[in-house]
Amino acid sequence: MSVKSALSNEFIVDDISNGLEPSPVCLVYNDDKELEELRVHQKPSHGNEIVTNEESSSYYDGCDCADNCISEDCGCKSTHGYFYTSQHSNQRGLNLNFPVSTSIFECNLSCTCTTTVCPNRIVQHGINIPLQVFKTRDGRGWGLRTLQKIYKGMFVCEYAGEIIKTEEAKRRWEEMNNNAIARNYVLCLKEHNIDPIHIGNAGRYINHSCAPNLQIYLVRINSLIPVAAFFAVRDIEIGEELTFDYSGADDHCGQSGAMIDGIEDKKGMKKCLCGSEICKGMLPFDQSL
Ligand SMILES: C[S@@+](CC[C@H](N)C(=O)[O-])C[C@H]1O[C@@H](n2cnc3c(N)ncnc32)[C@H](O)[C@@H]1O
Repeated sequence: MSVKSALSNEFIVDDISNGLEPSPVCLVYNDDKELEELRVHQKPSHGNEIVTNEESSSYYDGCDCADNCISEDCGCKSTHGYFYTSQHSNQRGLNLNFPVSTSIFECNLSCTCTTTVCPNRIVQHGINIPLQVFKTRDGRGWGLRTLQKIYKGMFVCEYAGEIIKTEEAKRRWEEMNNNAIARNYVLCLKEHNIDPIHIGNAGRYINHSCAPNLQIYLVRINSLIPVAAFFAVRDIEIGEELTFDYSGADDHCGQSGAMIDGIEDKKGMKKCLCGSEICKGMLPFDQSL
């Protein structure tokens, strides 16, 4: 349900995730035409983005910690790495003091620890920060901003969508280029591609910036297919737009994720409107497609 703001001409929808996330994702818009563009079947950030949402077992071995993984002896952490630390106000986040050269492994369904207490579980709990989808005024379409200060290392949301093969990604990209709006949503990872055009979460509204505040890391939980998770690479102020680099540059996850953006009117690359001082001028484009 949407309500008209008392302070402006905008309408507000409280939660476009329909309660699928622990924290609501609200939307501000100006008219019904804008709203119509946004009709996407929502996926929870903490569900995996493959055919089934719920896993009943894990592909990975688990730990048998009796202390809910507080100690460094946790089997998951000692096997795969110590990725998360306590950060601002004791919140858990990614330790960005060390480069992450592999996927991040969280505790999973094979572990004996308690899901709600274990400190090695962050991404699987979903969006915990109030986010807002809004219409940019500079031609970049919709964007996503934060309604709470985000500290460096904090998890923001997943890039959730349909998992598609490269052939299908190519087909959809061709189709997208014949479309009047021509916005691309396919994220290419080494192992698979994610397309949130029909089914997705808030991650699909994150625009590109040549000086981004988020970075994608691959996180393995229960499924063989890793989750593409956004973590803050610097502190982000209330109301600031969330962005990532579509080229996958500076990706510490060892398996870079790139968007297959590009070709405007089939003549050239798409102009980048990020407005940063180090803007490269054009949106990144995955040449392999
Ligand atoms: C994943 S979508 C992001 C959400 C999109 N803005 C929307 O309205 O749904 C990617 C598309 O957003 C637009 N976009 C994102 N970042 C941009 C930028 N820096 N400059 C110009 N267009 C951008 C492009 O149309 C791109 O194909």
